[in-house]
Amino acid sequence: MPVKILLLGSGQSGKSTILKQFEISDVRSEFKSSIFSNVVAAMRTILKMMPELDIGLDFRNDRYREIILGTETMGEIDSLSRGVSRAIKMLCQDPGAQKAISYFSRHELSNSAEYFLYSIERLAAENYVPTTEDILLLRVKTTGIYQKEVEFDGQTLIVCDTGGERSERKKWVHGFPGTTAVFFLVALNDYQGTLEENEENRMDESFALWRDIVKHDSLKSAKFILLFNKLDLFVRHFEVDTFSAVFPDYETPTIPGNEALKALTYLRLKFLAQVHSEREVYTYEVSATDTDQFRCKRLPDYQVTVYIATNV
Ligand SMILES: Nc1nc2c(ncn2[C@@H]2O[C@H](COP(=O)(O)OP(=O)(O)OP(=O)(O)O)[C@@H](O)[C@H]2O)c(=O)[nH]1
Ligand SMILES: [Mg+2]
Repeated sequence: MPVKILLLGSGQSGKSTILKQFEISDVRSEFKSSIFSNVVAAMRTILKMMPELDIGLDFRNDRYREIILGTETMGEIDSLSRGVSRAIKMLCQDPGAQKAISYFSRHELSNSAEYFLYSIERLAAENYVPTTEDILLLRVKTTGIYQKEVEFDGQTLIVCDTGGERSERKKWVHGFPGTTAVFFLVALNDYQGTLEENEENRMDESFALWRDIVKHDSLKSAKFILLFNKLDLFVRHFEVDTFSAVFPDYETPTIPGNEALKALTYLRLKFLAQVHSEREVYTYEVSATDTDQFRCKRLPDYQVTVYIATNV
């Protein structure tokens, strides 16, 4: 029987990034057009958001805004024209746009937009080939269930990636049969944002989802691996006040230092408290985009080999 890993978790928690870690090889060029459409779409969203944030653009850059707003991003873009890449480059030098890019990356949780926008010259080069980092940072929303067979450490794994946006989750049950292990992903920086779908806090949503999934009857015989993802962002941008506001029962540490790690311990206990005593759950903190951080490790009593970040 092949080992089947089911990737579950809310939207943008990092499921597809984990899958990419398994499969990146000679398919780099296939990601190119998605990267192009991502970078143009990110700039369009930022330009449209600026008036709402009351941030202005230097009037000399108005013509570049027109170029970007006039560029279609539905579907894939095969190449970046010189006009579009120059417009993005110029806009990225505009102080107002820079402020909006920074805001967008922190609060809208599309954390990769900043990375791609400021890499525009490299992306626009004629001989551009996506790097591993580009591929891992690329955000493409998953729809349906995408199943991929990978050879890993002498084992055949079937990795099933699912869509985490609300409308996608009703399809998850179709992936349940035959699951050996569930990797449930929680984006650690979710406490800082609200859902695209409504105003609910993203971490609350993720927690409720975990509570339902971990006791789901159809996954009774599956092993559970709870992956707290986006550790890099969590540590870099940790805001203790926002965290305490989202979790009123969180006791703010009186001794300063290691705030993010203390909050992590709180989250781990909160999530594990939902698990019935007979179910064993492994938890790890990871940055799914960090290739160096991933180590191949065989978990005791598990028939699966997983990439796990071992250094927290
Ligand atoms: N900085 C950072 N970014 C991450 C990490 N994991 C994922 N991302 C980024 O977060 C975005 C969303 O990741 P995905 O893997 O597409 O999320 P998903 O769970 O598959 O999302 P859906 O398909 O909508 O359910 C991508 O731009 C990733 O590059 C991480 O550990 N650190
Ligand atoms: Mg996905």
